Amino acid sequence: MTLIASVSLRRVLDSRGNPTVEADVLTESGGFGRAAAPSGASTGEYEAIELPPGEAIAAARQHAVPRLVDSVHAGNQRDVDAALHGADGTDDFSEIGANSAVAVSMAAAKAGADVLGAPLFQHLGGTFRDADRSFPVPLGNVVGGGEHAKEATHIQEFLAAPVGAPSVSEAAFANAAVHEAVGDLLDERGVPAGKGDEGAWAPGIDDAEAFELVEEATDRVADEVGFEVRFGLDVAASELWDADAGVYRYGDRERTPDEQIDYVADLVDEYDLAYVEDPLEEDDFDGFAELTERVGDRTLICGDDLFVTNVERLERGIDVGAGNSILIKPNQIGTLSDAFDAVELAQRNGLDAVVSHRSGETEDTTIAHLAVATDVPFIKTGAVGGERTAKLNELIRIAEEAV
Ligand SMILES: C=C(OP(=O)(O)O)C(=O)O
Ligand SMILES: [Mg+2]
Repeated sequence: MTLIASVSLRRVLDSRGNPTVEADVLTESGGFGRAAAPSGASTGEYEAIELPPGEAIAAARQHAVPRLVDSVHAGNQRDVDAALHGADGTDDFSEIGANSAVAVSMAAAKAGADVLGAPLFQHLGGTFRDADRSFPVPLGNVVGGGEHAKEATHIQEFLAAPVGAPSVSEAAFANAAVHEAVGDLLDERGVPAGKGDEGAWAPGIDDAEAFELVEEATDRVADEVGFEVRFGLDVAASELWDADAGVYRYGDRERTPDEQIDYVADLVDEYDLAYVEDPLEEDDFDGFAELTERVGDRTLICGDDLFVTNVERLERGIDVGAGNSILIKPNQIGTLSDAFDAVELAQRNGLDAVVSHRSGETEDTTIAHLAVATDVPFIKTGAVGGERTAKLNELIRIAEEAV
């Protein structure tokens, strides 16, 4: 019933106004799935290759579509993703593009779910998934800079983390309230601020002031809602790293790798950070291990550019104790099967997986279902902005069984 009858691909707009790949998968029984690839700005060096969308679409039409149509069942995700790998023939999707691959992979999953009449999270995660009992806590970007907003903070993301929220809905609204509170505090101080690529405020303030603001905003909202609201960071340290000089550059301020570890460890304790992503550059497995040894008992040290959702890099990290958490971005690796493998390897080894959006997004909601299907503790998907709230609203619907 889920035999793939057609796959079509097109260029659509992402949230930055750039073109991205959208795929439609139709099965012989009329099951339908549509999905679009997101796109990063602070991309890791070891990510699967995103091709210009026109090229990716042409290559997928030539190599992947003929292998899928009338041959592969959308309901068998491993077969779909094996066909995509077979059509590509490289180990980084540089032939058909990880953007085409991930769009087809996700669209096929949705078509498979459609035929079964099951919500996508249940098709992917099994019938015992219950989003009401354990839901992923959304991490909401409330202040940001780095590659997502020039002339703002050096640290890329300050993320509200409503860890005590009793429901995903209350968590999502708490993040929106923190975002609003930060806006009010900036206003009171007469600091003008536009928004970065993920909807976070992007004021021209230094990182120290951003810590102070976000702490005040999360405390204020925690008092209002009556549950614990902490915060976390995506340092995106590879973007600050000057490999020639061997230092992290925060504007005029430099930090050696040892100073960077001390700095982040102090931040964890001073602000009781719930989560720290990419505190060190993407090749520093040993630095990640040292920081994890120091503060990993009280916060998540998460590898994004370090692991790029790749099981080989994750295995290397597990061997040396680099991080206690992995960020999962399906387009970093190209298929849902590969993303699942990374989650499962992490969970088998006691690491937490955190599912994530990209800075360039669409209204696609697959990651909300992926987060519930894999039972992860956190999903990083912004606080405000239509392409961000699309995922949050889908999580609210999933919790209510209204998808
Ligand atoms: C979401 C992120 O940004 P981008 O999509 O630009 O890599 C990130 O670095 O975690
Ligand atoms: Mg990151």
